[in-house]
Amino acid sequence: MLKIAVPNKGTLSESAADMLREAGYAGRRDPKELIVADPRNDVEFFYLRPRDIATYVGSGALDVGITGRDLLLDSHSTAQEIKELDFGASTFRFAGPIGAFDGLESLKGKRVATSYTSLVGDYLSQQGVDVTLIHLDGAVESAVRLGVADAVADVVETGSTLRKQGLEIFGPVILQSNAVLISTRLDDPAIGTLTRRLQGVMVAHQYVLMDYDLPSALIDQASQITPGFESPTISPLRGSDWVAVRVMVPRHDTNQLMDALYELGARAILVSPIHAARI
Ligand SMILES: Nc1ncnc2c1ncn2[C@@H]1O[C@H](COP(=O)(O)OP(=O)(O)OP(=O)(O)O)[C@@H](O)[C@H]1O
Ligand SMILES: O=P(O)(O)OC[C@H]1O[C@H](OP(=O)(O)OP(=O)(O)O)[C@H](O)[C@@H]1O
Ligand SMILES: [Mg+2]
Repeated sequence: MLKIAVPNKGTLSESAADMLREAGYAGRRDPKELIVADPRNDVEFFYLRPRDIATYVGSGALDVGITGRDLLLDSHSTAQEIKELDFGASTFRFAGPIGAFDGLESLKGKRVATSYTSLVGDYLSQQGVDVTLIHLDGAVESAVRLGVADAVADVVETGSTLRKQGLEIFGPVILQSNAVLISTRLDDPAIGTLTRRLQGVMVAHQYVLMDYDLPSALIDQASQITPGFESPTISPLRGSDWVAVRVMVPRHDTNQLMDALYELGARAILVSPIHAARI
């Protein structure tokens, strides 16, 4: 039975649970549950703090897990990223009082507060910048105002937490993070099945099915507008020189594509969601 680590709390937990449910797995009924068995899919879920997931997976106690790339790198775990997932996007940045810092060099000898001491320490030593790191558990943006640090390094999503504390971003992007699937057992077939299911959910999020009718003389032009994943499925329409086309298109482009197809001469253009996919 495949043992899967899932975030029990925090920013990643709800999206991870939604994604696994869409992929056909059992979830928690009570947010206090720590272990959920899913015998139908031959898996068992362990609800853990996202920061601890890389440690459990790296040690081999659990087979695979969902966590953040930043947390994986901070943990120094031997687990590896096997798939980027489509949630939990953030950047990891330095910030300081407005106008106080100008690039990495200006950090030399300063105190930098962070909850990700290894990640930030590794990055700064690669860049040859020596600082004093101050480890804090969270709310690190308050460390400057309270005089515990000169600058911070933290997760930034919208930037509103920084702004409220009178801080601004400076220096290069330390890391682009995302939720990721991690494991040490890269060729386990059961992990392959899980990965394909999650990939299928992401395809269902990103693509829709488009059907339209078209004079057959326009197939080549229409195929340039909607080339599809591999190529469009084209079926004859009985008793006419029109064809029916079925093709996957990126959800984000749906309306522009419908406009372009209509202008070309397509009619009866229909869009429907994809509930699941195995590509
Ligand atoms: N706005 C955000 N705030 C915090 N973490 C975020 C955000 N967006 C994405 N993440 C990602 O979520 C992970 C952090 O999750 P974690 O549960 O440790 O912290 P949290 O969501 O801030 O919860 P907590 O309240 O326990 O601090 C990291 O991988 C981080 O990159
Ligand atoms: O750029 P923003 O959209 O403002 O989001 C980023 C902030 O959100 C998180 O804080 P959280 O509320 O999780 O508190 P924490 O620092 O105690 O973890 C993160 O640590 C940043 O502080
Ligand atoms: Mg947090």
